[in-house]
Amino acid sequence: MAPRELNFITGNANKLAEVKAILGDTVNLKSQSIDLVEIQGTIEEISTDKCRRAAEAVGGPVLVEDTCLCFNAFDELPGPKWFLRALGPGGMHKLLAAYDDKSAQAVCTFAYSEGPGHDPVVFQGRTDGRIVPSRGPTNFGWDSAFEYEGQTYAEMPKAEKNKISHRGKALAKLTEWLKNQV
Ligand SMILES: O=P(O)(O)OP(=O)(O)OP(=O)(O)OC[C@H]1O[C@@H](n2cnc3c(O)ncnc32)[C@H](O)[C@@H]1O
Ligand SMILES: [Mg+2]
Repeated sequence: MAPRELNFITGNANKLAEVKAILGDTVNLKSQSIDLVEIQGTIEEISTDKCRRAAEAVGGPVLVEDTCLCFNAFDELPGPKWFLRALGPGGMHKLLAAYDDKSAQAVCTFAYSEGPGHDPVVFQGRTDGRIVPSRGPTNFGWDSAFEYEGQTYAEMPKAEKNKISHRGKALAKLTEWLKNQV
């Protein structure tokens, strides 16, 4: 059964704004900010565990999302998060100074669960780019350090980022899935 509304559990206002802009009025989107424990593990394990915890906390259907930035020179590290936050967008390029390969992938993984005890369904989007010295506004994570076809995410108008972003691609899969639910 297609859910009548999606309850997106996130503490990140920038993510929420993008999800709202991308989904528009195709879906009735609600949101709650709940501080969830996030495990270490593969990208999929982190998202599905986060989704189970959110479903337990809310006692109903939930949508969660986890985003990772993976440096190809480091075989997908640093991946999920604390490390990048501490480094800041300006520090990322310096970290790769010793490597010729500055390519990276932004990975966004949504997980939806019908409620406690229900297995999460996962929707993932990946966008290839490059780590560059910070350019553009620095108000959203590593947007100013991730370059896609000559522009950093931070330099792009929001609508342009949303069209090609890891989040946009993941939400396109979620929308397709919703359409196919009876
Ligand atoms: O409450 P949740 O949804 O977990 O929000 P969060 O801020 O903790 O987000 P994550 O756990 O997914 O951690 C991802 C980190 O990457 C950053 N990030 C997420 N999406 C991004 C994007 O599209 N562009 C740049 N940085 C992003 C974000 O600011 C976080 O510091
Ligand atoms: Mg988080």
